Amino acid sequence: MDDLILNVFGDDSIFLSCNAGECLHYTMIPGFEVCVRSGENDQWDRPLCATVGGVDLRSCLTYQLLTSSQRPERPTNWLMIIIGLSTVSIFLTTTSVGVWYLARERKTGQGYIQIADDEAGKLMADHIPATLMFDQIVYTVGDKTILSNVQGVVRPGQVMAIMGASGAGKTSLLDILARRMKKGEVKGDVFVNGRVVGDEEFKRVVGYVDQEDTMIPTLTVYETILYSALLRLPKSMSLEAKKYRVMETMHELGILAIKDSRIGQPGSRSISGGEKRRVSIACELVTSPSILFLDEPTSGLDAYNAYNVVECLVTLARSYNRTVVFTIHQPRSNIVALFDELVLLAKGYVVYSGEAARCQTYFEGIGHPCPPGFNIADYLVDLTMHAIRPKDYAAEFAIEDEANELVHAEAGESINPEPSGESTGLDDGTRPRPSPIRRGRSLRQIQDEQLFTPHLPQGEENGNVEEGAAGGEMSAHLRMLVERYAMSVVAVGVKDEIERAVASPIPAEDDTLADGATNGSPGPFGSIFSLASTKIVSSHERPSWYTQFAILSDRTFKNLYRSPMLMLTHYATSVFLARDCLTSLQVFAVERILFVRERANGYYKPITYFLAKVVFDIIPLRVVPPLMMGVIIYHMIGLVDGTTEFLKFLLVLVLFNLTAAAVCLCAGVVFRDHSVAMFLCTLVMLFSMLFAGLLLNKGWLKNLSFFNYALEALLVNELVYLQLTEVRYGLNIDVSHTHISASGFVLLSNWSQNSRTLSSPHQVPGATILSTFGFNARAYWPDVTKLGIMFVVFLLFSFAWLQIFVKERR
Ligand SMILES: Nc1ncnc2c1ncn2[C@@H]1O[C@H](COP(=O)(O)OP(=O)(O)OP(=O)(O)O)[C@@H](O)[C@H]1O
Repeated sequence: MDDLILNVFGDDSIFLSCNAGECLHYTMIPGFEVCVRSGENDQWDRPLCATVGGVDLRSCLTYQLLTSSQRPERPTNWLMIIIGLSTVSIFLTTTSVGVWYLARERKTGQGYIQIADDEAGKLMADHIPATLMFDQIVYTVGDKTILSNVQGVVRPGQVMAIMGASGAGKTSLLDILARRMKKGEVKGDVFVNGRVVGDEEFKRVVGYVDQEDTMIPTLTVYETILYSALLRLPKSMSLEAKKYRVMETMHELGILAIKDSRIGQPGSRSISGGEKRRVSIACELVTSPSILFLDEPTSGLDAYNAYNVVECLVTLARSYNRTVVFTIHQPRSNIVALFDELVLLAKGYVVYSGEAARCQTYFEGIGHPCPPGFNIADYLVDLTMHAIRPKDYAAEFAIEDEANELVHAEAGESINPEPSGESTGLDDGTRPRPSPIRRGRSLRQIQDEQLFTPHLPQGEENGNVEEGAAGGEMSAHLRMLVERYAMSVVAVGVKDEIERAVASPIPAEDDTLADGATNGSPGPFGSIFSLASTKIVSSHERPSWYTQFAILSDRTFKNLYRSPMLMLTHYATSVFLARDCLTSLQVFAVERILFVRERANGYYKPITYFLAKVVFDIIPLRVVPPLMMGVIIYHMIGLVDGTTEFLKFLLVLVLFNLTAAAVCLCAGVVFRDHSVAMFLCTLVMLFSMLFAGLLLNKGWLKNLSFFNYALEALLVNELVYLQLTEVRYGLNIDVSHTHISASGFVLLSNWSQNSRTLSSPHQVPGATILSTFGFNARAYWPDVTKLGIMFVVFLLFSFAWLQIFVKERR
């Protein structure tokens, strides 16, 4: 039958949907009577239409068609409107109260946390101390050598400081030791307790604190550390014990007083930069890692707090036999006194690596005594700076400071930078002769020369630039420092220690060793290896992925309801225009760095993070608002009065919003640069709108527009059973459901003009109207399916990208 209709009308949108013999247009059924005028008021009476067998005649049943001078009565759907508004009001009120209740400031009780005796110190004591050794570390990016043959050893109970000027390679070395993914090529050996340890195992027992603090601004200090603890502390540990550990860590770092303060965003003040730094450290410290790496833990802190932080790290190392490695710029002398091991880098070369206590003697031995009154750290870093400078840096100073010199000369001042009566031993003819440049020498230049000019062997001129061992440029002074260190007893001792550790067979794990491991302190060479057991490092089983999902969901949800403005923006905008789904870009973009860091630190698997984001971020923001909008407006507009149509309408709205959100999420995941992602999303939305069917409804491009699918599904839902009746020649059209959209009405009028030659009154099925405008009356479910597929595809693509590409690469 459908084929016949198609042949007759040439329009596949006109079809029959029937199960028996009822599929005839009711005007064709015997007994059909054309509606006749009744009475003087020019009214059409349509009682008969209702009785015609089985055909969907709702359109006829619901009203009486009026003359062109009178509009048909609006159906009274006030009841539905009131129900809709009440439902939404109740929902909003309940949600607001719930949000207020959850988001209200609550003090974390100082309260007494009771935990089992055996849990109290278990975490801190139950670990295998780790000796970290590294040798011949070379790091190159392209043809640039960033680290050359770096070596060092740090034992349990010790702290190692990596020092050097800016750009010396401190962070690069720390990253390599902590096994962060690097862009360049890394060579060399890193051993833990004399063994090579796999990445997975290694990452379970180390902590890494980045230079920048990346935290969720809406959480409190306590919550931030607690989430870190919950995600990473052993599964076997009780919740109470984890909370106890959080309080303990905050106490250790002196941040207990601010535990209920929000982290806050830059610009809206909450906790200070120094406090933030300590919270970042606490997030790692709370897991009590065997080896803790920290990149510039004191940056941004005042001297007092910097000391506190380092002291806390030293206490952790010494009291709990942990290994701590950190980079530091130019620490104060009281901080330097706390170091056990020191690695001093200059332009990626090792100038010193060994016991911190021996470094002063060592540098004195090679002709660089730290002048009295100088902080050794300042002196050593300045020394490396001068060692890497090319020959003519003095000329720059001369020009720069000439005016300064003249002032001194005119005042008759003598420039004598020598510290209090101490001879630096540099007035022995090695000073440059007076020259035009010398005339311009400043106080700074003279002081630099006296403090840092080395005693070079004959024939090696200070400042010559030569090829370094690793192929990079290296001044003679730096080469001297590097070679002297390489030949020194300190360097040989370190190398020896590493070789012996690697060569020594590791003893079997037994009680004695376990005791020794727990209580052991750094001993003479060889004794450290007795700390190793058959198990290289102890690692605990982390919470299951389901637990991680629950924790992350809780965190995501908390972040959501703690940002009322974020919610409001989403709700206010997403209900009206899909273009405003661009707000979904924020869902991941703002947390990208946090995700990358947490992933690198082994907080969770990407799948758990992604699921938590989708379930507790995308869905509340993309499902609830369109549902609310639909419930309110559906009956207000007066769309088809039927439960099925109403539900189908809501389904399209929700799917449309989800698809738009998935597109934006995908762009946010793929593009690191927020503005690029925003630009791309805007283009996609504009393209989709253009081919939505409002302006253009032709060609294959409309198949790429999810707006088109949504519009078509909505139109079909509304119009497919519509019957139009032209009551007289002219422009008037009465529509059985008179409340179609304005744009629809205008277009229908055009159709009416074209068909005015037909006999009146003339019935036109909705399918014809739809097909006239390029829509398919049978496309509702295909459209809904396509929207669903697009949503799933974009979601899967986002996840795949997140899993494969969104990784730390430094
Ligand atoms: N991925 C990379 N690509 C190119 N150059 C790099 C890369 N990583 C580091 N470098 C270069 O290596 C050198 C050492 O960088 P690194 O960040 O390790 O120095 P740093 O001592 O930590 O400096 P700062 O104290 O300023 O943080 C710098 O010159 C830097 O530009």
